[in-house]
Amino acid sequence: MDRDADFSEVDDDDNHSLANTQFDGGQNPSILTSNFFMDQLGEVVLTLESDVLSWKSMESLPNEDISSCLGILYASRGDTSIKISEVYAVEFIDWGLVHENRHANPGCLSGHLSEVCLSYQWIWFLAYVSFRCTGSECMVSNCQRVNLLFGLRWLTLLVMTISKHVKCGMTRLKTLLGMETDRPKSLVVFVNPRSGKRNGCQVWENVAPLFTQAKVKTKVIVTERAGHAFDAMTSITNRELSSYDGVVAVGGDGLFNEILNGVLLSRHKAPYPPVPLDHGQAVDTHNDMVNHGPTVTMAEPLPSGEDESPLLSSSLDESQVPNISTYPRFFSLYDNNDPEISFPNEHFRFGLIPSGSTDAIVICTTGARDPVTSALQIILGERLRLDIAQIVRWKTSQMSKHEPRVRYTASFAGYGFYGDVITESEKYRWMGPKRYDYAGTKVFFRHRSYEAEVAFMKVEPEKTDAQANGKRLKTLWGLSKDPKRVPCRAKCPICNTNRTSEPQQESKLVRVKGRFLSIGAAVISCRNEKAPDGLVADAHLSDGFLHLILIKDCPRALYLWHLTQLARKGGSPLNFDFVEHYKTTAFTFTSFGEESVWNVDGEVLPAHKLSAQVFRGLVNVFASGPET
Ligand SMILES: Nc1ncnc2c1ncn2[C@@H]1O[C@H](COP(=O)(O)OP(=O)(O)OP(=O)(O)O)[C@@H](O)[C@H]1O
Repeated sequence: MDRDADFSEVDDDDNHSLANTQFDGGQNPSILTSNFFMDQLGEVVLTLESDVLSWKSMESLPNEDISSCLGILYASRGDTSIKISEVYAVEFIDWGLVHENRHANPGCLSGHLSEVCLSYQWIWFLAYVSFRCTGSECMVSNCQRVNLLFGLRWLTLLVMTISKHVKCGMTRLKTLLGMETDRPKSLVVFVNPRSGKRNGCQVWENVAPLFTQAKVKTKVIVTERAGHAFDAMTSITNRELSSYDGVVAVGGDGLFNEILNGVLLSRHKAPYPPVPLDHGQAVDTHNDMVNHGPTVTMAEPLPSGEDESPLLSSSLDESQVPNISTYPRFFSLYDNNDPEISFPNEHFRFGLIPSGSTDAIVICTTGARDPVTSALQIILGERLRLDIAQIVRWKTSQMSKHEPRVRYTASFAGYGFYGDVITESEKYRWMGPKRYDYAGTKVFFRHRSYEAEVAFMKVEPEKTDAQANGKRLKTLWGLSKDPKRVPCRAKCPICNTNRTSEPQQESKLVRVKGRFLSIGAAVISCRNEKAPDGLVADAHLSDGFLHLILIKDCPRALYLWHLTQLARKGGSPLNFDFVEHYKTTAFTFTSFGEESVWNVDGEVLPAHKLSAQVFRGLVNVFASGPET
């Protein structure tokens, strides 16, 4: 699209009456140049170009960096330009007579409102800008909002003309914003009122005005029960789904994964991961584990009456069909002419505004646990690919039949300690996020281990210098020096590597059998407040690998040491002799015991036999990656 051509409609006659305001008809990259008053700076020459709005101060000002005026406006005096891509909304506020006090704080527009000395006409507009924070406090807030107030002062006679031109300039700015084609225009938003501290609705109310300002349409659904968002996403027609640019969860990791499953279960077609072998069965080492699942077979509906999580079936049975009258537009079921939507899908994106108990996904993808940061990254149309693991539960218990049930996860699945903590914590939901601490302590003191077998294709890590030189230091307790970590970050080179053009990484089949305190499979690092570096500090958002963490039975004190390392920034939780860490693309699991419970993203999943595989960059999310 020819950007300049869009500005040719500027009224030339009106230009003549403006001494300082110029609009370019298309030759010059400058679209608007004019003398404005900027809050906190005073008179500036403001220039709007196709990608930048910049200003140059005409006055010398005291040397303060950040300033505010009546608590509503903030501008950094050090900044002299903003990228159009960072402006998320522009608003023409008003024009009218404002009285100026010569003695008021120079440049403070709000100061002019209070005292009467000289009368001028003012026209003012706000540019809402998102700034990225690159400091170390990114866990708190990553994007910050800055409202830049610009005013144009003129004598009364000319005000109508100037007003028109300012509006015209704003229209241009809005047109430029409209050209940011990756920005969403229409979203479905699920709000979980029961997530985290039960403040999901409050969180949404706080950020909803940003979407309104940015003219992003939202269809908001406040969930009424567990499984509501899953049902909605499963039964929405593809036609309707494709009318949205994405779906946003206001809640925690559980709600995000519920939505993910609702979207993917019927729309992602892929062979299953390999079936776990029966005890004593030899492993066929010639088989490629990922590519030898059954051909495309989606899980069958649950037998009626079976008490299961709604997320575990990939198709709905009668009892799961929602009440159509409750959600008239959303549930247009059984449309034979429905177009197909498949994944990976470049258009459709997922978003997450945090209000959960853990919020690991949002911390890993936006670098912050901050609703405003997430909202701004969604509005600005940030884009990031995310690996997704497909988990197939083949058998619930030793005695049950083979009945594959599929579930997707963007973050983590864990067995043993993790399964026990989630099972225990469900009894104490009323405690809110504190239930995990309480349940974790109880389970820690039980110190149970479980006999199981895990088989996987081990991808050999690239050797670090320390390993190559055989200098891996070990302490008396089996603690070894951590090899160099390369954490995931915004524009991560590891995630953006095209592996097909690279030499194949060495891989070999490994079987590990024994007693485990826990088995974890992390898709992403899972950073959270309890584990600031995550479960696996160097896991990446879209490198196509799962990280398997096998914690073998060990004395309770050593396990406690491992847990304290997890809780410490810069800790080394993986460097113990009883901890094995492998990078893989798929694994199988078989329990040897009676009870066997997995925790998949905070959901209890009883599984005697289970397998998993990862799909590289299967979905896109509205996020820019962590600024580490
Ligand atoms: N109205 C509701 N009442 C009860 N449960 C709900 C409701 N809406 C959603 N849920 C369920 O609550 C579960 C947990 O929600 P969510 O992930 O938002 O919060 P959380 O568990 O506190 O946070 P995190 O997953 O980050 O630890 C979801 O799996 C979802 O199915």
